Amino acid sequence: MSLFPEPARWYRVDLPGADVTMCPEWLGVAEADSLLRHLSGELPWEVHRIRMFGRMVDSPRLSAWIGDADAVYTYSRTRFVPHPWMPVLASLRDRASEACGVSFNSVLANLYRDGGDSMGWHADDEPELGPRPTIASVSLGETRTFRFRDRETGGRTVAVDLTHGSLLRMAGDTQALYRHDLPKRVRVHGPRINLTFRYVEKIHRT
Ligand SMILES: O=C(O)CCC(=O)C(=O)O
Ligand SMILES: [Fe+2]
Repeated sequence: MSLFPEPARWYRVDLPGADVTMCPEWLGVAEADSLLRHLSGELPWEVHRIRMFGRMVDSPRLSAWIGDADAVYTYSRTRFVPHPWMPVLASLRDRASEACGVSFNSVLANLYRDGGDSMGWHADDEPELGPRPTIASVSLGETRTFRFRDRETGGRTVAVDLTHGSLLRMAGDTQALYRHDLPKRVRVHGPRINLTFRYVEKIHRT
């Protein structure tokens, strides 16, 4: 046993041209457990409507958009005005900023109630995120598979297990070059919460 806590270990996800790093034990288990419990009960969960094949449908998960008042975000062509920060999320945001070396002004929280909930292929490439966004993705609860696929070629799929308490950092040209998804998993019966911290630029429309 070591007298000092080990620094969290990071590894690089092998995706040519992208910049994706993963820290599986970013949060300790006790803290991740308590965050999962707290956020499940306290976040203003709602079913977001998204555009799929030209139609508006309910997204297959629950979501909440939290951030600075001016961090208005358009996702799947729907405009989201943020809910205000709760202290526990504001402090997690500051730690994610510290870990990633950039600041964040918002977080998209997603609650996958069980393995039937999912997220389809997309890139986080909305104009207000800027051309090379750094996104910090914190996972709590059931391990789910997160996949990347080259936007141009389709190519092979690269899968990463997003475990309880992990932090996945996506930066540089990741969104420009790759799409990602979170497929359904019939064998998963428990919930998972994912928090993607982002920096939304204020876009002045006339
Ligand atoms: O749940 C996840 O890990 C993926 C979330 C995601 O891709 C997003 O919020 O844009
Ligand atoms: Fe995403």
